[in-house]
Amino acid sequence: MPADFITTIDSDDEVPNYGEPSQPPQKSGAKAAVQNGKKEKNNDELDSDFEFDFDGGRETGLDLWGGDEVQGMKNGNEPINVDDIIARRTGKPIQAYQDRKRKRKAVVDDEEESEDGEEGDEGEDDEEAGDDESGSDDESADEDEDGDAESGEDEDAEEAEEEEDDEDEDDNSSVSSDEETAAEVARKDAFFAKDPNAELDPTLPTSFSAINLSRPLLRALTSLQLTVPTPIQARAIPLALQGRDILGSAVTGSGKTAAFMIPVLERLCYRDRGKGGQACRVLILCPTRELAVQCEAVGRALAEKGGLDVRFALLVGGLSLNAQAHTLRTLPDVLIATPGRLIDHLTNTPSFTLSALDVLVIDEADRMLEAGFTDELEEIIKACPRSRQTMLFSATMTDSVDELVKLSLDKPIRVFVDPKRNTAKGLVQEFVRIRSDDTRSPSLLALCKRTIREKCIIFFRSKALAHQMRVVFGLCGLKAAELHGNLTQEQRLQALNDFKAAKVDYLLATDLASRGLDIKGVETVINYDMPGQLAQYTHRVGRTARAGRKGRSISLVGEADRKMLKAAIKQSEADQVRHRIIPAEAVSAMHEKLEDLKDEVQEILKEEKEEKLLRQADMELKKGQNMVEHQDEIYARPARTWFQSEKEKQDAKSASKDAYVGSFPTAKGDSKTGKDNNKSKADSKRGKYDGLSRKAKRRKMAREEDEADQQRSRSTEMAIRHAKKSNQPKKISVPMPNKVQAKGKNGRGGKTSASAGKGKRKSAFDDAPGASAKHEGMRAKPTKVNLDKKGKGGGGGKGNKVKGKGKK
Ligand SMILES: Nc1ncnc2c1ncn2[C@@H]1O[C@H](COP(=O)(O)OP(=O)(O)OP(=O)(O)O)[C@@H](O)[C@H]1O
Repeated sequence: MPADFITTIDSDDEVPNYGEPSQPPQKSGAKAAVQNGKKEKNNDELDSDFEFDFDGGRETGLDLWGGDEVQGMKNGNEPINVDDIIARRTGKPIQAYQDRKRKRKAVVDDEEESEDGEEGDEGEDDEEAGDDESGSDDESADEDEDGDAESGEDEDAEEAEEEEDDEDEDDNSSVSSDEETAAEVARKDAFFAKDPNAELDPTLPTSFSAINLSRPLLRALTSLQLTVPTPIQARAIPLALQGRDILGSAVTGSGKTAAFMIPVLERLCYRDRGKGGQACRVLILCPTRELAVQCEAVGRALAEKGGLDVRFALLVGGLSLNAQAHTLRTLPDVLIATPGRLIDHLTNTPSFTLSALDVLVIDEADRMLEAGFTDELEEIIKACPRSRQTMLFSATMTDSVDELVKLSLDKPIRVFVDPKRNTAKGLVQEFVRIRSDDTRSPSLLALCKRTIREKCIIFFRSKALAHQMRVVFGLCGLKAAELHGNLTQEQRLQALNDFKAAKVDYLLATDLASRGLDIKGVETVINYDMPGQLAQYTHRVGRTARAGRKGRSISLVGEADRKMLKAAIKQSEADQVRHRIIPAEAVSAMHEKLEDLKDEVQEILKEEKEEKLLRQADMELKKGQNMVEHQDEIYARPARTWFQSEKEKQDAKSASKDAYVGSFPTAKGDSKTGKDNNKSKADSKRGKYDGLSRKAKRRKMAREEDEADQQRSRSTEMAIRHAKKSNQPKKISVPMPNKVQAKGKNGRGGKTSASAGKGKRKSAFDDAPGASAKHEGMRAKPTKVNLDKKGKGGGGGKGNKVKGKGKK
């Protein structure tokens, strides 16, 4: 996109315009303004007021984590709170900031009540003055608000030129990968089925009642004030009800969760409830614990409101294994899990199996297909019956046959809503140029001190950086919480809850929070640095402007991020993009301030580390005492096993990291790609005992023998399970068989599950041009399908892409 089309914001002091200068940002809780009273035909407008009743009897949002289930909080083993350290050291309790905020809010509320309508710069200045007043003496630097625009403009002109140059330079490179060869298109045509409903009737249902849902579910939707399905819901739900495999993709915040949850619950209404009918029918896989919790909350809200007798189980790390194992023994209908914990249960929880599974949903499926999750996903797929229905969803869903083949899909249907649109309509994307890395942190702080004062998620590429910044924010009087993998589960949830409840204004997060999280009222997303992959960028900025609301993202873009910047701009509409300039004086003042704080930050981090070490030592001591006191009992417990060895786990982890960081250029400008992967492959080919001391070698061999023993006992257990299979409950039925076919015109006709009966399904490749292997379903022999990239022939072939390496 030529640079002239990019609007420049000369100063960072204007009222957030969210793309519509005349329209003030929506206050949370305010009625969504339906633009000009018009409703778009494709149902793109969501009721931005709608929110699932996550609380459902709970006091606060995600409180289901609390209580006995949370680990690591007992016996006074509370996590360390840097705010306490900061307060202790500075003598300025953070509480003071909360009081200031409350005062500010009261002032703003008063102003709103007096109906002066305009929310201009003055309001913001007042807020800042209030901030300074009760703040510390070091805030004068943040005051210089005027006179920035000019220097900004000069800079802007210069940058615009440079951006144009850059555009020419890279034009051919980054884009070409989007184009598909004819062979790829042919392979996709062969792999995917066409949407029969769309062929019969391309118009989408305009209400849930037009989708043939049962009464309880309609009741649930009505009581949640959900009346109009979003486009992804309108297209995916009827297909899902017919039992079809689905690949669903729609922009972030467009209601994909309900798009799979509604048909899942609907199908469960028809399950066999007779004796022996109880079973784990549905598995929903999510990449992060927080997302799993959220997904469960949506399911529960729908089930409770509809009075459905459906039981859920949340299987995620960080919560008590025993409590989950106990729940599993009661055969809950829906399992919502992260892959690691699910495999743990599959391996170690006696009698738990997925053999009666009817539906597998993979949320954020493109992420789950990435390196790092592949082995786990394979293991899970192996444990699921082939006759299941599979649904994959993501805002950045891949339709690459190579990636999908390992999931053994059965003639999946692509439901890609508005595939050209990657970001939400209400999102304005701003980019700030960072000329040298020294100015990145000062720029962020200047931005937060002056302009973005609340409801903001800031993404960082590393946990350490997010943590360090939290200390800096604390020292600067900015109320922030952090969310990343170095925290205990309790801390992670606390951070989320604090942010949701507006107890903190900023959530400093890693990409752990980039996918799926639906936090109402997030106004701004800041990218402290650009992520390594475009998909990551899309998900990060998708935490705002959800469900028809407006929002903005601000990305700090350094030299190394230019490619990503270009890609981000390219996937956006021209009127969504802005160029923001933070006044140089504000940045340099902040720079000085940060220099002053440097030692203090180090001291705090050191103090925190020491405190951590002390607690760790304390814990070790307690652990030792326990071991001595309860030795017999502890050794009597069966050892837990894991399907991968430590090394395999480590390899998967680093592969995941490489893939996720993607082609992010290193400082030298080259990218982390092929070379590293080749290296790690070469590493994994080395002898398995290479480099180990004799003692370590002996220990490893012993461990392997143990594992082999356990494997044998698992095989016996498997044999028993197989024997039990004959007694398995019947499959849940597809709710609208012939009735739907008869309906025809309504669009929900076409091939019903009856005709697409799992046992009788034709092969995904039956329709392939030149396919000779008749009725060789993907499920039956996925490895024999010829996936030759050149698209020659359709019969058998070598291409065994399913299993990479042998496992113990
Ligand atoms: N039919 C509907 N009408 C109005 N609001 C809806 C509807 N369906 C879902 N929503 C709301 O839309 C918001 C976003 O939904 P959801 O989290 O499922 O989005 P998503 O598409 O999964 O996003 P992401 O790609 O980020 O995971 C939620 O707050 C939800 O309550």
